Amino acid sequence: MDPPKSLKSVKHVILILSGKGGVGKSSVTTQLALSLLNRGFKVGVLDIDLTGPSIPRMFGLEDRKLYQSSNRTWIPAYYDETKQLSVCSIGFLLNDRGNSVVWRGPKKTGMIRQFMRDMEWGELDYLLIDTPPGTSDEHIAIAEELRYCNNVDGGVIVTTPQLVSVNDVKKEINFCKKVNFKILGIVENMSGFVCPFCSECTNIFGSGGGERLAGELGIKYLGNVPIDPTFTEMIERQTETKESLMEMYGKCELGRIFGKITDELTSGSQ
Ligand SMILES: Nc1ncnc2c1ncn2[C@@H]1O[C@H](COP(=O)(O)OP(=O)(O)OP(=O)(O)O)[C@@H](O)[C@H]1O
Ligand code: SF4
Repeated sequence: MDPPKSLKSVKHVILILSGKGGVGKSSVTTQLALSLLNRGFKVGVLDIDLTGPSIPRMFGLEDRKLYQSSNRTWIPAYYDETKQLSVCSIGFLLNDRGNSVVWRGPKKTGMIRQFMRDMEWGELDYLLIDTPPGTSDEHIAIAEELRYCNNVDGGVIVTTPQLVSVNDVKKEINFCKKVNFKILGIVENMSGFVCPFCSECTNIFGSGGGERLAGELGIKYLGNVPIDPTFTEMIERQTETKESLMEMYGKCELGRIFGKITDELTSGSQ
């Protein structure tokens, strides 16, 4: 089987995975994309979380639709006219955004196959794939599609400091091993709360679970991201301000923290 034609001009494919829902996988995908854009890379984001696609909201693209070209390929949604960021999400195909997709296995697999084979990504430095939590039909389908691709860097695993989440991560790591995805590292999200008044960081859920696990399993620890309400504020404000999300993000503390994670992740892959 040949690798999908749509990925021919993509230099690096990175999957974002988490053992559990709600740990901030889509936020990490978004922040990784913003950090890469701020470093001058051309980025694509593919959201295959068919049950709760949140990427359109993250980039303020909720009113966008996907269009098919005359040769029946899909055109992604571009963030702006510079086309530095292109986005594809199942969310663009849903009429009622409050509803998640309740498709069964074969239909989900078919949709993912179409996204992988028929998207016109064009030339990209990085394609980030935001996957659903756990290991599902979607993961198996994407692993199947990427099996013969030599541009897949591997997976980034997102966790939170609580032990329960760390245990879930182990399942994700086993899945990666099974399908031959290299594990690029672990990011610990929601690691402490940054006070909006004095910027003091308090570890309300404890800390260090991700780092300990990475050490135990011999996996790279990419870093921790605190709970910072400015992220959600930026997401909500982006459609009302003149500044783009990238500009706002480049100036904030989270941007600096995530910049280090991005450098850690991309070092050696350029
Ligand atoms: N570090 C952070 N600081 C502040 N808010 C955050 C942070 N990480 C995540 N959030 C918020 O938490 C919520 C859940 O995050 P997100 O949607 O990224 O999780 P997810 O793991 O992708 O969820 P799902 O399992 O539904 O796909 C979002 O509203 C997001 O804005
Ligand atoms: S961290 Fe400092 S400023 Fe923030 S709520 Fe606590 S005491 Fe107040």
